[in-house]
Amino acid sequence: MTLTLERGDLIQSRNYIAGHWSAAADGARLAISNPADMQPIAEVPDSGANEARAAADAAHHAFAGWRATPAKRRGELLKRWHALVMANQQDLGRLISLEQGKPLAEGQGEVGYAASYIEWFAEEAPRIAGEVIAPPVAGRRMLAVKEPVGVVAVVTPWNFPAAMIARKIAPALAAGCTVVAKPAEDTPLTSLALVRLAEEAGIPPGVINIVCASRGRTPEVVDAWLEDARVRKISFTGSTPVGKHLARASADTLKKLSLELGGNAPFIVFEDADLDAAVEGLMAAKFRNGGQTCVCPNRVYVQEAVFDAFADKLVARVAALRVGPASDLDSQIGPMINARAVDKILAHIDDAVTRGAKVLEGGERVRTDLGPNYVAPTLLGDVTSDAQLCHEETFGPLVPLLRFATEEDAVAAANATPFGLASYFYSQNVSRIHRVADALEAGIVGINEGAVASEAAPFGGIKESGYGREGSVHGLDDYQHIKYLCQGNLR
Ligand SMILES: NC(=O)C1=CN([C@@H]2O[C@H](COP(=O)(O)OP(=O)(O)OC[C@H]3O[C@@H](n4cnc5c(N)ncnc54)[C@H](OP(=O)(O)O)[C@@H]3O)[C@@H](O)[C@H]2O)C=CC1
Ligand SMILES: O=C(O)CCCC(=O)O
Repeated sequence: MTLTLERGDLIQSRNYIAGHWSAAADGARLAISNPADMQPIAEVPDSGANEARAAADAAHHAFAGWRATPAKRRGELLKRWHALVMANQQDLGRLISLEQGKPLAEGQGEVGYAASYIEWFAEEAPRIAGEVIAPPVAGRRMLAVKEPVGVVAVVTPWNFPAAMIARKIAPALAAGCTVVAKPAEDTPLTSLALVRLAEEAGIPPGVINIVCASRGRTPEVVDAWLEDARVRKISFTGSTPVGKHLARASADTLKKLSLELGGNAPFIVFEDADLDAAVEGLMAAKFRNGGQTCVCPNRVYVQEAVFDAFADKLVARVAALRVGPASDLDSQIGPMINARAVDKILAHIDDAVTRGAKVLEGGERVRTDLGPNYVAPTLLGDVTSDAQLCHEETFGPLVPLLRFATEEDAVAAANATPFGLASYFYSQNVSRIHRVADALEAGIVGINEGAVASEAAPFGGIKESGYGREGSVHGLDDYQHIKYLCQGNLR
């Protein structure tokens, strides 16, 4: 599939720094491939510390003006950006599918999802407000005001190339911060297209800067920002090891951090659940983006009495999933992002089977005629809790079923992980619903619901899934600090 869009200027092959589209100073280039067939579709700069520093300079210089721009005006510019993103939904959806591999309908859905964050924060900007505090002593006026933290470094993953960058840049800009951003090596094109539309919306030069880099040079770019005291915050989505590295490395300049890291979501089906609804919820939650989503169920616990009935219903649904390239309108599961991802999924299947799991559906690569990155949607029965997939995110179309006996057993198993991003359970017993929702150690709990994401909701984890919340009325907090003003001698 070749890279052609209605609007050719949405295919950008340069960094965007200080309002200019520029190559890497040393001319280095990075080829971007379509994961469906690994054919190159475009090139972007392979940048290093020089470009990172230039981006930080630009963001630093733009900060005073952007911060002083009335919040209402910042909101208006974000609204224009939102309108342009939606007006170009087809092109952006196609770009996402081409570089990331999700089916076209999902790619376009992601554009709407990304835009919903831009719109949400456009509307939050004019509502930024502080507090007037009742003074405990006479003759004082005490205020708490909100200020933008300053330059924010945004580092995003490949799995939602539009949504991840939008839900970090939009709140940063709404709060009055300026941004330096580095998209994932595999998916920079969507970010560049979004920034092209931000430029067209009238967001001033230097307010958003974007620097592309290969996996090999990414640390050089991000280290330059980590060492730069003018960069006051890092907003990161990605793996837990990289998140921990960023937390350690930003200690010297004590940057504020938002870390949205890996998950290992449990999905619990109790014997009092509506089994058909649970199957629907699991299909929606698990197979979004081919299972490459940090809130995807990673371990499915089913109570003994309904295990076989649930597994039978699921086999038919998993078997019916259509695997194919994003360009094929029939596809429901596209290619995985790269060979590393495929190897990890197959290794998790092999490991579980070696420990006694049964393959109920799938279990291997498919469509090798098309390319190397297709994995069959897979259902494993009787998985044991020592399997590798119970302890780390698979990030692929693999559903492992585990049996449990009691509610206590299910909750204990669900919480037996250092991660705590999303969790899900299905039950029709109101008392159990409250008990289990309280007991699950996760930032997000889906109760009789598999599709939990929304711009209106606080998204984020606990434990080693990170900290900070994206979206919702809390989404600006991470990009602001509170300044206390104390005026004395009032007469
Ligand atoms: N929470 C989530 O939403 C996500 C979780 N994951 C989990 O992480 C696993 C690995 O995925 P992967 O894409 O490799 O995730 P990474 O954490 O490696 O990548 C996420 C982002 O961090 C960048 N990065 C990588 N290494 C460094 C570094 N040393 N310093 C600064 N930035 C860095 C990447 O750049 P570059 O692409 O150039 O390497 C990318 O932009 C997945 O299988 C999944 O389990 C992955 C993606 C999203
Ligand atoms: O997987 C992720 O990186 C988080 C995005 C998913 C969502 O917003 O639901």
